[in-house]
Amino acid sequence: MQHPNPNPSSVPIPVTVLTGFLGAGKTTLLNRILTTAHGHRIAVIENEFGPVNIDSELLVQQSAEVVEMTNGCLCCTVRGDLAKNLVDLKARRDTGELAFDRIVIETTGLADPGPVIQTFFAEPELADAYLLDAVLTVVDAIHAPRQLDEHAVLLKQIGFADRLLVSKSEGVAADALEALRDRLARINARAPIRQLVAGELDVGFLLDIRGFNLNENLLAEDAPATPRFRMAAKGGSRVVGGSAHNDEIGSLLLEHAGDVDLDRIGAFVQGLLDRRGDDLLRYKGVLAIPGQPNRLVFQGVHRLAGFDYGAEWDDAARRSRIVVIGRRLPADELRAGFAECVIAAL
Ligand SMILES: Nc1nc2c(ncn2[C@@H]2O[C@H](COP(=O)(O)OP(=O)(O)OP(=O)(O)O)[C@@H](O)[C@H]2O)c(=O)[nH]1
Repeated sequence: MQHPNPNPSSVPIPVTVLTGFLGAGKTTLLNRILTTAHGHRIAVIENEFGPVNIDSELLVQQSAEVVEMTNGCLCCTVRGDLAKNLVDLKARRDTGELAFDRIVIETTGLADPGPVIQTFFAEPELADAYLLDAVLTVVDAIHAPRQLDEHAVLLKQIGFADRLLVSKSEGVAADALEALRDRLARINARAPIRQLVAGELDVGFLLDIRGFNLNENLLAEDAPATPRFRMAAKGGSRVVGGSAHNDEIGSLLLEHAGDVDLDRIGAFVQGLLDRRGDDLLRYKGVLAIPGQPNRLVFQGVHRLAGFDYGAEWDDAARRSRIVVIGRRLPADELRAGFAECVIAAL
């Protein structure tokens, strides 16, 4: 017998996007999530190239529902289908046909997570029904160093991430692992990095992250304490720390120990979105505005940005910080533009 959900529409359903390059270990991780006793009822959307969805056959059938999306990649041809599937899942949940309280979408290894993320903000029906919780990116410790050099989409998968999960690290030498962690932190200074260890799963690290909410945590709580940002020198770019890699996606922190002018920073951010929106993966700012006791928080993906006033500064030292993760960031230009917005201490 089907029991209608007592309050079907009021609470948005959290959605996790699980991404990572081909063979990184996405399905392996998803299976572990599905078989761990955490009390969450999870519906799964599986996307795979080709007419037959092998991944869904590899999945343990522990979830409320597995929706297979084949013959195309979520980030391009079947994006409309994703929206339809999400609307359909919600309707079936509302009637009591399905019982689940969150969704995990496993993308193909070749998917750019950007369009998948944008779907949740661009479709009004989805924006009300669903809450995009986080992007989890699995990184293959053995193959990632080479894949990063050869496949730009992996850089995007890392750049969009709220969590970076390193698989297959058992057989990798400690110094190689450290080099990979350094490289990941330069590409995405926001996301904490953890190794996946067989038999261990910290569900609290993976679910209910609220990576897309407007809150004052500029860097995820256990992101590297001193994020290593990629710096660009005049006439080109270079990586501080002597790394041989010059990945085209990197992170930049703009920081001022005080307030910024609201009009100027608004124009600065708008100009950045207008000119470089396609190259911006994720960005987030927490700003102190003169005369305003609350933090101004904004964040976005490409050109989709939201802002709001958050918690009060109270006794905390007022400061203004913006983290940008993007492709070929013109660091000097951005620093100069930001510098024009700051209000010098008296
Ligand atoms: N040694 C080791 N092998 C792993 C680990 N995680 C996954 N694998 C293996 O890597 C292979 C690929 O894992 P999958 O989970 O299918 O990877 P995927 O990212 O879902 O792959 P695609 O859907 O094809 O892109 C399988 O043989 C897994 O058993 C790990 O942490 N250590």
